[in-house]
Amino acid sequence: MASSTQAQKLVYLVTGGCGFLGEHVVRMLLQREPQLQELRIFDLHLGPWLEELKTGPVQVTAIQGDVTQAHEVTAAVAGAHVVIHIAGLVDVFGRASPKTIHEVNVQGTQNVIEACVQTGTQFLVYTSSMEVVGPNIKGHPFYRGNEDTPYEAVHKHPYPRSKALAERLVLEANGRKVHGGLPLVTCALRPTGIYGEGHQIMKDIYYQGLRLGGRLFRVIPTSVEHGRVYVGNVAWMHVLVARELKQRAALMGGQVYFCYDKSPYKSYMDFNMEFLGPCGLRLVGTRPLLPYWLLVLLATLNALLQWLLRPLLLYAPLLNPYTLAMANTTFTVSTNKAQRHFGYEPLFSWEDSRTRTIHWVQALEGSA
Ligand SMILES: NC(=O)C1=CN([C@@H]2O[C@H](COP(=O)(O)OP(=O)(O)OC[C@H]3O[C@@H](n4cnc5c(N)ncnc54)[C@H](O)[C@@H]3O)[C@@H](O)[C@H]2O)C=CC1
Ligand SMILES: CC(C)CCC[C@@H](C)[C@H]1CC[C@H]2[C@@H]3[C@H](O)CC4=CC(=O)CC[C@]4(C)[C@H]3CC[C@]12C
Repeated sequence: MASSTQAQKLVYLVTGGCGFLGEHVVRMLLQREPQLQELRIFDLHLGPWLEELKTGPVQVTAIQGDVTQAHEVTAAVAGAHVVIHIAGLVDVFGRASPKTIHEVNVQGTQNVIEACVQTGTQFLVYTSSMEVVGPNIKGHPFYRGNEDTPYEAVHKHPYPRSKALAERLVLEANGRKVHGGLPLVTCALRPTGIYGEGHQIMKDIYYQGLRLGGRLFRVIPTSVEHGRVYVGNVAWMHVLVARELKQRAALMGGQVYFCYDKSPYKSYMDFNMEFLGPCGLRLVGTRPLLPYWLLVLLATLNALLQWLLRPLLLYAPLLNPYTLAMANTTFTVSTNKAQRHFGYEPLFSWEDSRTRTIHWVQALEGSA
């Protein structure tokens, strides 16, 4: 394997490159990484849009594969200079079993690390999540905190638990000798709630609003702040980290960075209304229309129904005890660590991010 610091033309591998964030990272790399020679996109489900990318100057290689299968991962990683590991099972609704979530998010990440070590790939960027920190189930607020803010992280839910375990594996692997004797350099990015073109939950909430006659109902107070970041800026941060990791290994290796931009601090629903409002939806109520105890009861009922119905069908509504705790607990970040360590500045202003997201919602099928 050629030393990546000397190589001018690099091979990148993006796992999960066909998902919501992955597609933005793939497109961003093609637009803004001049050192790119080959881009490998590894995903369980390959998107048809990949075809259009194959006509450009960079060699684009689509690999259908499963991160839980070590041999498939090793074959994809072999010869790559940089791996951006985004693939993951994002499930806070109880669609997948805790075992499957663990296999994909933890074992899959371990497979990626071992593949780097075995094949001599030196640089690994991992997409972690703010959820490795919180919110915790005790509802403690994390108010505009940074990477060093103390917080009691308690992981009971399979998704954040798996992300925290995987992140630890990645950080602990920093400095391991890869094939050829060079040290592995790793770091983890922790996005808050990502929004933007392609965001499935935003789409679901939009259609739900249309079904309810253009209305959504306030259930969470405006005072609760939920951290959000635009997908284009998260993608840009991945591109920069992957590039700078080679030049600043001593500083960045083994580090975690929250993903942030200038998106305003708002409650989950008030923030969504920044896009859904201009698309014709209205959020009814200046204060929550239901008392919190009733929401807790409904969320618990949903969890019970999910369990009872599981042998017959999958019942996975948005509201469950975990998502309620997420939406009802202040968790926002305020940091400049990425700026200090590798010169990150958001590529998209809040106005741009908002406009792009609104245009995407407006273009959805059946849009008002
Ligand atoms: N959506 C969000 O708000 C946030 C997401 N993240 C993290 O960002 C990453 C990407 O998330 P999204 O793009 O939102 O999710 P997504 O579900 O849209 O994308 C995940 C991709 O991984 C692929 N994948 C799943 N299992 C796989 C397997 N066994 N082998 C190979 N590929 C597999 C999927 O096919 C999909 O294309 C995840 O690791 C997630 O934990 C972190 C913070 C916030
Ligand atoms: C009806 C409820 C009261 C409101 C439901 C909203 C929830 C579906 C969402 C509230 C917070 C979201 C999560 C948060 O943005 C952080 C996340 C980070 C990740 O790594 C994955 C996605 C998510 C868990 C995100 C999922 C939807 C919410 C729980």
